[in-house]
Amino acid sequence: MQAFLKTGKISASEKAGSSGVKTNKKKPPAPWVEKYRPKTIDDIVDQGEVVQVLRESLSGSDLPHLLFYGPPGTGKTSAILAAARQLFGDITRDRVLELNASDERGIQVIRDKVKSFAQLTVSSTKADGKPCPSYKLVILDEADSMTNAAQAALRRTMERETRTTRFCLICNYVSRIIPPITSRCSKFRFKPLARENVIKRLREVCESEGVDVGDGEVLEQAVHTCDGDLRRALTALQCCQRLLGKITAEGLIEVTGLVPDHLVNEYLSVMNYNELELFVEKFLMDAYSASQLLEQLSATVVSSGHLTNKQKCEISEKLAVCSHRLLDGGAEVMQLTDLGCTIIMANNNP
Ligand SMILES: Nc1ncnc2c1ncn2[C@@H]1O[C@H](COP(=O)(O)OP(=O)(O)OP(=O)(O)O)[C@@H](O)[C@H]1O
Repeated sequence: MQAFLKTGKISASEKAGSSGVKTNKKKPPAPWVEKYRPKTIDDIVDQGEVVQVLRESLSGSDLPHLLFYGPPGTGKTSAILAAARQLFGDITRDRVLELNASDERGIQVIRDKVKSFAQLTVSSTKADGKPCPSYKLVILDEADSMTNAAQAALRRTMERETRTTRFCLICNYVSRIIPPITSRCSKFRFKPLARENVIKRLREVCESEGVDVGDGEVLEQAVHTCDGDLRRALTALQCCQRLLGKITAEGLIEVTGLVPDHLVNEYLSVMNYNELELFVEKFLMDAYSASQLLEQLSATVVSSGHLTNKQKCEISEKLAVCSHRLLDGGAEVMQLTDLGCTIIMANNNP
């Protein structure tokens, strides 16, 4: 470490341990999101429609080009990876090309890598003689970050190689995919997972890990923090367990950076400028995030039973402006104060 601080490089002896003797380092635990990634399509929670189509293609029907879209952590990547494993078994590596946003996916990659993979001819049996589909599968994760030119090149490759290759495009925002591609794919919208299904899955994972999560309050908190995103919930639980040694509702709030509900409500009920100033000062001193407060506030305002429609409109309008300014680098104190003034006026003039 000392040498690293001096030279910025890790020396060979440090890599092997300072005495040159092999160190017996414990492997870090696998992330739960990977360890519990569905192995088969039947392990996919919710998303009945797409599971049905994938099940049919496993039992022999042709697989269309697919476009999976929807919010993060709802099973899009897991579904196609599980289906690929079931379709191709131990030759999955040869039959599947998976590219995500961290790979270069400009027009050249589509022309070279995707096209040459698509043009490989393959047989319809596996090494053990068992039948398998005679096509290959190209998975393009985060397809909405591809340029329009790359998408246009992809469209031509899809057309030309459709006999030998199926494409599965995965994205969060379907509106960023060009129409000639969307019209060539069967589109499936992945919905945020139902609350009870998230709880059930989280409980299964915690039981397999031998982690106690008590009667339900903790898992309720995990669901509250994840908004239908199972990846986020699993990551939060594992972080909490590793950092704090146990999983508690307060621990989850801590590791996810959420603002406690009582602070959101306190901000929403400020009645005068002095209260507001004190709140903002303490809030920022305690190192909470202003953007996080605004995000949670938005949900609270929309679902509030005691604000009038007029109050909701006024607060929401200013909330949108302040969120945008924060994204543009506006000072947190200014934005929280500005929005707080609108809240004061709305609270005093219902
Ligand atoms: N429907 C689901 N059924 C079972 N597990 C799920 C489901 N959705 C998410 N998960 C869990 O969350 C992890 C992340 O899921 P996955 O990568 O499939 O999400 P995604 O929808 O592709 O997200 P992104 O849009 O961010 O790529 C998985 O490893 C799995 O543990």
